Amino acid sequence: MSVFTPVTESELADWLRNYAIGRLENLQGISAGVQNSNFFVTTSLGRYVLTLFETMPRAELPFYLHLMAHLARHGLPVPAPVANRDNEYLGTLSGKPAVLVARLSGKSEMNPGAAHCRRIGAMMAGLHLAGVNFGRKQANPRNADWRRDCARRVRPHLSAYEQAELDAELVFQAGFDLNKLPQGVIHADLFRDNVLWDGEFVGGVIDFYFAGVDALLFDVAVTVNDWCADADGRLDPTLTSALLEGYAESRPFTAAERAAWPAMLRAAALRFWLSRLEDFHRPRAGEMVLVKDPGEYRRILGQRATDTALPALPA
Ligand SMILES: Nc1ncnc2c1ncn2[C@@H]1O[C@H](COP(=O)(O)OP(=O)(O)O)[C@@H](O)[C@H]1O
Ligand SMILES: N[C@@H](CCOP(=O)(O)O)C(=O)O
Repeated sequence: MSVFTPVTESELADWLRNYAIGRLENLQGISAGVQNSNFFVTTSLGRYVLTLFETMPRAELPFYLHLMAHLARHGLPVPAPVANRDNEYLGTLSGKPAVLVARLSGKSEMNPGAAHCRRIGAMMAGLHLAGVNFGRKQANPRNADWRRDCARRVRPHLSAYEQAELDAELVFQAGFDLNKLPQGVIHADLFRDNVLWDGEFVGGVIDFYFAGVDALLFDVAVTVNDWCADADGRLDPTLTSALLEGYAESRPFTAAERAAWPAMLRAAALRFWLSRLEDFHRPRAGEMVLVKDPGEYRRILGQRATDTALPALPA
C-alpha cells in the first residue's frame, strides 16, 4: 500500500457531509498497492474504499471512474464509484483528488489453480467485451511510448549487464507493432492482488488506475505473466492453457494475435520490469510505501525471451 498522504478522522468526517452514506465510524490506511493512498472507510451505512490520487493528472481520472461505473452496470464485480451530493464522483481531500468506491468482498488468491485461471480468463474477456461500448477513450498510460521513455529514465541506474539486456529488448520491441492487433479498453494490471475471490467466484476486480485503450492481447499477456508463472518465472502450461481457454470461450483469438503472442509476453514483462525499476531507483516519499522487486520481472522477461516452448494461444 501505500499511504503517501495521511487523512484524519475529523477531515474525513467533514468531507463525508457532502455524501449520502451516513456518518464515519472507522478509517484505516491500507498497506497494499503502490500508486495511490488507500483507506478502508466504514460509515453507518456501508463499507467503502477511499483513494487519494497522488500523481495522476486530475483530467485523466474521470475516464477510470466512469469506466468502473460502466463495467459495474454491465454486471461485472467492479467497485462502483460513489457520487457526492453535487452528483460528482471526484472530490478533493487533503489537497488531492479523491474518490470513494464500494468495498467489495473476498480476498486475493496468491496460489491459484487451473479453475481460478480459467475464471480469470473468462472475467478478462467479459471486461473486454463490456468495454466495447464504453464511450470514453484514453491511451494505456504504460504503453510502448511510456516504456521507451521510462527505459531512458532508469537506464543510468542499471549495471552494464542490465543495460545491455534492456537495450536488446528495446531493439526487439521496436520491430513489433501492437497497434495492428485488436484494440479496446484493457485493465492492464490484472495481477493476483487486484482480484478478490469470494469462494470459487470472483468477488471483485479492483485497481483500474492503469486502464486504457491498447491491444487487448497486452492485457492477456500481463495477466498470464502474473497468474501462470512458477517460482522461476516459467509459464505453467496447465495454468496458462486454462486461462487462455477461459478467455477464448468468450472472445476467440485472431491469427494475428496468435503470431504476436511470444513478443507480447515480452512487452508485458518489460512494462513491469521498468515500472518496478523506476519505483525502486526513484522512490516517492510516504508513510507506508511498498516497493515491489524489479528482479522478479527481469527474470520473467529473460525467461520469455529464451523459452522456445511457450504455451500457444488456442486456435
Ligand atoms: N474496492 C475495493 N474493495 C475491497 N478492497 C479494496 C478495494 N480497493 C482496494 N482494496 C484493497 O486495497 C489494496 C490496495 O488497492 P490498490 O488499488 O491495489 O492500490 P494502488 O492504487 O495503490 O495500487 C488492495 O490490495 C485491496 O486489499
Ligand atoms: N501490479 C504491479 C504494481 C501496480 O501496483 P498495484 O498495487 O496498483 O497493483 C506490479 O506488481 O508491479
